[in-house]
Amino acid sequence: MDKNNIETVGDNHIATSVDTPLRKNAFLKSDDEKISAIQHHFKKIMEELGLDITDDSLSGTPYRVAKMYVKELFYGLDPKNKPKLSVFENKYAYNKMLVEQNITIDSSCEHHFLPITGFAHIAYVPKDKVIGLSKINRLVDYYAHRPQVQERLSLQILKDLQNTLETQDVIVMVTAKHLCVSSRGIKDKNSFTTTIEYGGCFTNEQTRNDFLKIIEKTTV
Ligand SMILES: Nc1nc2c(ncn2[C@@H]2O[C@H](COP(=O)(O)OP(=O)(O)OP(=O)(O)O)[C@@H](O)[C@H]2O)c(=O)[nH]1
Ligand SMILES: [Zn+2]
Repeated sequence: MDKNNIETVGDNHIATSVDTPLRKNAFLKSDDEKISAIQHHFKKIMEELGLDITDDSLSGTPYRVAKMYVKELFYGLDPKNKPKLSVFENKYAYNKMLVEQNITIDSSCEHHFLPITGFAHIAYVPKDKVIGLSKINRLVDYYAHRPQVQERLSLQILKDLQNTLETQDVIVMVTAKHLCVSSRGIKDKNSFTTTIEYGGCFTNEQTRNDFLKIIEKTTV
């Protein structure tokens, strides 16, 4: 691919759909088969960099990295790893805002494969269904563990919660630092990125402001 094509791909990321771009055959191989293939390729990368792979500190790295990619950093690519989201009938008829804040974000930037770290703050107004609190954190963790851009991460969490909770009244705010901005390239250590996606009642400015006021309080 020449430089122009790379730049076209780079510029396109803002317009990508809510779905992570996946190959049709993405899940034909088992995890172990993927680990074995990635191990082989990563060994080649290390050798191209000039590293002596027979050194006892380096010899296990290709397998370690391959396992980390498939089982840890990118486990959220595979739908079989999606957490079961227990939803309950809203028996208490709670119909105000429920806020789950300071949810840890550990993700990876899909342009550089470097960490994105920060927090998600999520609120919804229940209709007929309520969700187990921890399931919101688990859902964030699942979508974060893919190569991501922050915009898509926010949208994937929003859309899933709207479907699961059968309401549009959901807001997702993500505040995160991108190592590709802080530790390479421009190397800006201080900047961070905020994305907000919402629907339903959160299109109302006052409702959105109520949410923002609550999340200003960062401790309990
Ligand atoms: N919109 C968006 N951009 C991101 C995200 N993560 C990384 N990027 C940006 O993706 C862009 C990729 O641009 P390129 O010019 O192709 O890559 P690059 O040459 O490494 O760019 P520099 O980081 O400016 O050195 C960079 O500006 C990154 O900061 C994200 O979550 N959302
Ligand atoms: Zn990046």
